[in-house]
Amino acid sequence: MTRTPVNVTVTGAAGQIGYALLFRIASGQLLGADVPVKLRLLEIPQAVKAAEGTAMELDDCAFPLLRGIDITDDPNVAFSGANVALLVGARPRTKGMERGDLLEANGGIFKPQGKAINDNAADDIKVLVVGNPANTNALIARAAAPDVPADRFTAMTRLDHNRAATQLAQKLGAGVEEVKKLTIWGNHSATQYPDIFHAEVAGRNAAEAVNDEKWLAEEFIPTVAKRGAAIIEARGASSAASAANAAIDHVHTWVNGTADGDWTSMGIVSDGSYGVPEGLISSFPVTTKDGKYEIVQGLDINEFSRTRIDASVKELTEERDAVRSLGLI
Ligand SMILES: NC(=O)c1ccc[n+]([C@@H]2O[C@H](COP(=O)([O-])OP(=O)(O)OC[C@H]3O[C@@H](n4cnc5c(N)ncnc54)[C@H](O)[C@@H]3O)[C@@H](O)[C@H]2O)c1
Ligand SMILES: O=C(O)C[C@H](O)C(=O)O
Repeated sequence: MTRTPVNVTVTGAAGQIGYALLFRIASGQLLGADVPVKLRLLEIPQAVKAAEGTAMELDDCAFPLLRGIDITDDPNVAFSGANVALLVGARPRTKGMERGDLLEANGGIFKPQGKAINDNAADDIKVLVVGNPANTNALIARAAAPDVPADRFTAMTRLDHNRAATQLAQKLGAGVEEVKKLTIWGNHSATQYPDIFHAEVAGRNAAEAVNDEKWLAEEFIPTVAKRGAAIIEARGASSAASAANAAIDHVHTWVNGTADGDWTSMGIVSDGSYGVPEGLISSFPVTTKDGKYEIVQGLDINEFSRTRIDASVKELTEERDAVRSLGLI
């Protein structure tokens, strides 16, 4: 194998998502079974030792595609020459913390990381923000990277997309692979809107196949939108393996393309489509090809969907205004 390795930077590498993610990247599941990778792990100083332990385990797997691991607490080093950056490390909300405090604390992480990406990453850098609040953290990082094309900054709603696919498949007694054209709109938060009106299950329109607006409004949407909280309640910790899996799916689809007749959901910088204000990082239906994505255009948005998309976009607008007033963008 003579291919030049792809530099993949992972922040928060010693955390629980990091632990579920790194082995899959190193085994070729992120980019492809023929793509060698070099890992750059960014952690805070107190967690560098733990990241070193994970690196020892990565070495012990003898992955043929893994061509090196660097560990650092310096964002400029971590993003030097990065082709793919997975921004996982974030400040969780702790007791007594107001929303503004959370946004400010994360601004202190994502602003310098955005600048470090701007100054050091490779020209083809692709960024996925996983750390919450993911859409607004991506907005902050993007604003700090004016030399990087805006479409390289994305936020993860693929976990929500995957959750919706399973809920829908289970309702209709179908396989998840038979579910196509689902959309997550808006924010990765409880206001997100999982939309089945354009989805297909085994070739049939999903909303028609379900034919149960009560289930849609009172079960499906809340189950998907509040799944993160339900997992925290059950596990005592937020989703990790499924989040890592979604990060793998997001980047793999971005790089390798969506299947014909299907699309995926990604948090991306809005171009104003579907009435989402330009510049907000909001989830849309997208197709991907040759490492680029495009918003699926021309979908009919009914009243039921419009109200819910608008509510999530309103929340994103409020988060944007809050980080703007904190001077973070
Ligand atoms: N978008 C999604 O679908 C989704 C899903 C699940 C979790 N998440 C979010 O992902 C984030 C990580 O979750 P986790 O379970 O791995 O958390 P975790 O607390 O186990 O790990 C976070 C890691 O980030 C590190 N970190 C903190 N600040 C950092 C910085 N400035 N630079 C580098 N590393 C830093 C911490 O030291 C820690 O090791 C959380 O914000 C969580 O809410 C998002
Ligand atoms: O970490 C969280 O708050 C939940 C997480 O974003 C999830 O959707 O599982």
